[in-house]
Amino acid sequence: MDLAMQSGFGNEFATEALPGALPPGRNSPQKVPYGLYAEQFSGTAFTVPRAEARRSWLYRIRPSAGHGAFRPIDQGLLCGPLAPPTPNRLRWDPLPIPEDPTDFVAGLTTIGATAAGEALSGVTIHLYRANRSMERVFMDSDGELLLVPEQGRLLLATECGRLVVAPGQIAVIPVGMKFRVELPDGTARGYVAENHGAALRLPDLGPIGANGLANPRDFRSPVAWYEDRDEPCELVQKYLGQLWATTLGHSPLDVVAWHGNNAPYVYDTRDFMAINTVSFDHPDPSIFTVLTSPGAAAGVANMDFVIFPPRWMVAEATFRPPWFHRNVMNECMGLIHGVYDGKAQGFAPGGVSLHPRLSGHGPDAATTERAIAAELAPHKLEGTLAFMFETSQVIRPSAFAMAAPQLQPSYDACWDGLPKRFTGAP
Ligand SMILES: O=C(O)Cc1cc(O)ccc1O
Ligand SMILES: [Fe+2]
Repeated sequence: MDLAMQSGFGNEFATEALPGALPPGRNSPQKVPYGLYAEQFSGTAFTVPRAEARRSWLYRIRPSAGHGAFRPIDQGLLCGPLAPPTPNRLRWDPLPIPEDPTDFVAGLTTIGATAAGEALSGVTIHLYRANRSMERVFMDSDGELLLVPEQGRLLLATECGRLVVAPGQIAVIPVGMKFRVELPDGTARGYVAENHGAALRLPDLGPIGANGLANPRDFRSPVAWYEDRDEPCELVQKYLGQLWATTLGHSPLDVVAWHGNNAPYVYDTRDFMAINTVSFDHPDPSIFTVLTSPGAAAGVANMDFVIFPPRWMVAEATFRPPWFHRNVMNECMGLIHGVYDGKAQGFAPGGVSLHPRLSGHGPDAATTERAIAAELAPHKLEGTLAFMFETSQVIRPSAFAMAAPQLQPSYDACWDGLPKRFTGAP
């Protein structure tokens, strides 16, 4: 599916599906072309510093205000109770795609969160697994959504237009944007980071310079697209951890033109310019940051999205896998395909691991043995893509995740069998 797109991260885009639908010169003219309504859609408070500000002006067939009361609806495995915090390292096998008819919203399964749903801080981590396209429309008033597909493409029909996101790519949907998820491949599975903090943005590059890592021009946002459907449409809203729904008499995906910088986008991780050592030692994984949601303290992210893409490993006289470490941040990892270079066994595509703050972790025993014995020729890691959501706040697993049969009972054992190597001699 080749959809027209606009390129650039955080641009002030301007796009119209009908010629002349964008009002020239002002945001809210007395009469909008084509009899449309103007609506401002904010992603930040009106008064934040200009560099932080996100808002778009939507020119739509009907204003969003026209709807009846929302009523609570069943929310399946979304934002159920959290289990007590645990200092343990945890890992799950992939959860199956359900057999019962399940759309994207119905299949959302919360794995963990930094706070209960109504607290609206930090990050909530979900898996999605679906086998039918949505007929309803969803909006998440609780957070920006970072979608990381593992199986199957998603066609995201949003208020700003349509995007396709495939495994190996990611998509970000602004907080509160209405969208419908269709499944061009019939089924889909993947990961979601629901970011309750500051909107994701590109990290500063510091001494790397003006280019590298994820380059702004490789982010793509949709062009305006709309549907003019006067028929009942259920609008589902996630609000403080609860699902609510109301029935509209029309499709809310009726934005004929829009301008602004509060828009969804996709990014292909193959466009990531990975930087790594060309001498020795293994750099901190922050070198692979694609997007970051800054926290209150400088350099301490509410959430980072980090990838481990295919790359050359050339470090000399170096233990090449991720070193053993105890990180003050919290790490949630997933795998899109292939084998992660830190784990020879047990970390499957679609699986999840949680390494809480200061928990000792690193390569499993098999990977460690192999790395110590390896001949250090240049070696290309290929056919693999892992990622990490790294958060400053502790991720509490959900009660569902702690009870799921996919929770590996003996994850700790992957570090068993590391022999005592100490001999007392240098
Ligand atoms: O724990 C992990 O596997 C993720 C990770 C990878 C890496 O290369 C360095 C540090 C780190 O936390
Ligand atoms: Fe780690």
